[in-house]
Amino acid sequence: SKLRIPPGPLALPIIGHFHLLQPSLHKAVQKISNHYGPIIQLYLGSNPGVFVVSAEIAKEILKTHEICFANRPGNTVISFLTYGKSDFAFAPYGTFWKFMKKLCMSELLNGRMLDQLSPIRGEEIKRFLETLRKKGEANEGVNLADELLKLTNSTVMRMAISKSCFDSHHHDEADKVIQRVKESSMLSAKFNLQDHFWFCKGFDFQGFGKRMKEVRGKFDVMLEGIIREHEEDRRSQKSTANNNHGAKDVLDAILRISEDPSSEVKITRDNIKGFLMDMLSGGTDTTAVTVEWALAELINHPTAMEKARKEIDSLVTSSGKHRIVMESDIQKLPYIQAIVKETLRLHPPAPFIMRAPSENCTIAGFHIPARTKVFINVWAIGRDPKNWDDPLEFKPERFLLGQGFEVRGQHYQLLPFGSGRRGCPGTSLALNVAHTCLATMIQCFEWKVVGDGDGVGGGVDMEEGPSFILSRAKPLICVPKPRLMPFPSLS
Ligand code: HEM
Repeated sequence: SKLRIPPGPLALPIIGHFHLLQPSLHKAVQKISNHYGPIIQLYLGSNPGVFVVSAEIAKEILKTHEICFANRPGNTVISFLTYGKSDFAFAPYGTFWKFMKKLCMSELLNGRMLDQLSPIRGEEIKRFLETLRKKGEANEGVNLADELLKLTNSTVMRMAISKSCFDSHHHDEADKVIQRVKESSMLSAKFNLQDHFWFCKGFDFQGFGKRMKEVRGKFDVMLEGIIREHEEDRRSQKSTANNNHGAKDVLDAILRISEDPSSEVKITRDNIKGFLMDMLSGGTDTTAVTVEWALAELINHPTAMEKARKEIDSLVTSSGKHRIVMESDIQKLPYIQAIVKETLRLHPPAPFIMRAPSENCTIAGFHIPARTKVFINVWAIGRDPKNWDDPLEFKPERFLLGQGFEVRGQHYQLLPFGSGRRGCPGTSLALNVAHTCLATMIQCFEWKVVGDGDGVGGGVDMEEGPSFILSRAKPLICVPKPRLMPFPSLS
């Protein structure tokens, strides 16, 4: 009773603070913390959760107490869908997780693998631009949420399992992947009584058990099929290369390791399926919504759009050719990089970093018991006036002048990809795709919003949707008017 617990408003019996946390958790937590301070405790039904809204306290958790906070809390649905946390993203911090992390950094998502698979990303972007061009020439609106998701899905699928949404042989399968990923992320984000009220434990009042089994069952059949195909390919030596340095895709690389009797950790079938699920669900809509928010901001800030276009045009024409901007150009496009950072500051696709301490600890002078769910509100930290001048303004220039923050977890004011050993292993892939995709969209098209925008002053409405990943409330629908004449051949 002498231990200090983080402050918070009075909790109601049974529901705790649920009534204060609607409709948007990250906004509600920011509002409550304005009153109670940067670390607060709120009851999600019967269970306490600790919410952090300060860069300093985020640093204390993610750096000073990094090992203690190296676990991630889950829920009933996540545990079931990840084969009992057999995946990588929810695996407990231990031998398997460390092995997979090493594998990601040295093989699966490292610079060499990204370079090797860069032609795939180039092809997918060209295909995406071609779709936009056709729509633009027919003066038709494009639903960018859908098209960007197809692009990122296809890119990750081709890198992970060599299948594409647009490939006629795999079209059905790719559609199924998109569908399965949508179903599982919707189910994970749903409010499950069993997770929040002790007296509901063991009772499936909402029918989640049945839906979980259906979703995982369908995912399982699909992943089994893909893995078996790859295994057969490997056996019949069809695979382009079966050695350390030439796996045809991420699944091929991971199968090789799982078949290696000298491997220090035995990778099971469930581990492989879990990892594929992590890639397909963690690496697709996050990147797609980043590009959609960035374009929406640029449409509302025409001066920034013009500046970005000039930067790209002068780089491309300096090479003496009329060509589409490429991944290898991004290093020389600081303003494009600043736009993506500013977008991730204001619209982080994952508004919370979720961790749980493995033992009792003290954070900011408050006692946090082992296994408490701790939520770092990245969205609120990115808008905190203590960290940022004009925090609600979209100003990419802030990253060119003085405030030169990076997004890879070394600056706690800006944590879109988390930080430390549990930070996002897909950061480089996500940034490659987001930068290149956005730059080509700016370079190749003028953007006309369908219905002239319905936000304040006729601009694009910037309201957020209610989902797990911070997407837009309404998809961005625009007519892309080709601006490069003649439009470069994309065949
Ligand atoms: C804009 C795009 C993306 C954003 C904003 C994002 C954000 C995040 C965040 C905030 C975390 C938690 C970090 C932490 O706890 O410190 C995370 C973890 C993770 N992300 Fe990403 N991510 C993106 C793209 C990707 C991609 C492209 C992949 C792979 C294809 C990926 C795979 C993962 C995995 C496997 C984890 C779990 C890592 C672990 O638990 O050790 N993400 N991501």
